[in-house]
Amino acid sequence: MSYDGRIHTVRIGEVTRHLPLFRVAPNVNIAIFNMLGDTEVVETAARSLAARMPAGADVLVVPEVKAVPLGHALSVHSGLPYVVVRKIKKPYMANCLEAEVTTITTGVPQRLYLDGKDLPLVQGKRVVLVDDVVSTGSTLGGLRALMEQAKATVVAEMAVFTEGNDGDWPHIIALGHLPIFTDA
Ligand SMILES: O=P(O)(O)OC[C@H]1O[C@H](OP(=O)(O)OP(=O)(O)O)[C@H](O)[C@@H]1O
Ligand SMILES: Nc1ncnc2[nH]cnc12
Repeated sequence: MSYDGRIHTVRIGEVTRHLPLFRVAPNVNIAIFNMLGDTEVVETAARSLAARMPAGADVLVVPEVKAVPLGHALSVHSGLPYVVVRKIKKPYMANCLEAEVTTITTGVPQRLYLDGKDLPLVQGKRVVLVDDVVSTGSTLGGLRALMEQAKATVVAEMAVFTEGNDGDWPHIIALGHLPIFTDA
């Protein structure tokens, strides 16, 4: 992956950010949205998504790592607990549920792990899947596979941005859309 020299400007509520375009494959460039350390964006996005939270949800499920602060802030604003699905199985994690994903930014298969200690939080519950960006949908698919294994019901899927063809993700509760760019 390499910076291609261009930027794409987005607005999240009242906040403006200039996203750098990175080439992820020949003639495929994406505007990298990285909320880590950006309290203003995390808070604005979380407030807007909390306002659109479906009634009756029990728990939020978020993949590591860039979406973790959003999961935390959304938990505060919605009053719902949240579970972080990990991408590395640490020695302190046991009885994990697992699924494989290949995201547009990483391009190689990775595994998602739901720690056994978090299973009671989602088992038989009504869950909301939360991510920062939904692009190929691989991560979302992996989260859904974990929820199926956990016998949880996915009642909504939320993201700050969808990405790719506008209209590919009509059911996702999102605050905006990122195009995919061709080479300069
Ligand atoms: O729809 P997809 O193609 O699956 O892409 C979406 C995922 O890609 C990014 O994660 P990334 O792989 O960059 O991992 P990171 O957050 O750990 O950096 C992003 O945070 C989403 O979780
Ligand atoms: N535009 C983007 N920025 C950050 N992570 C992403 N994952 C998929 N698309 C992304």
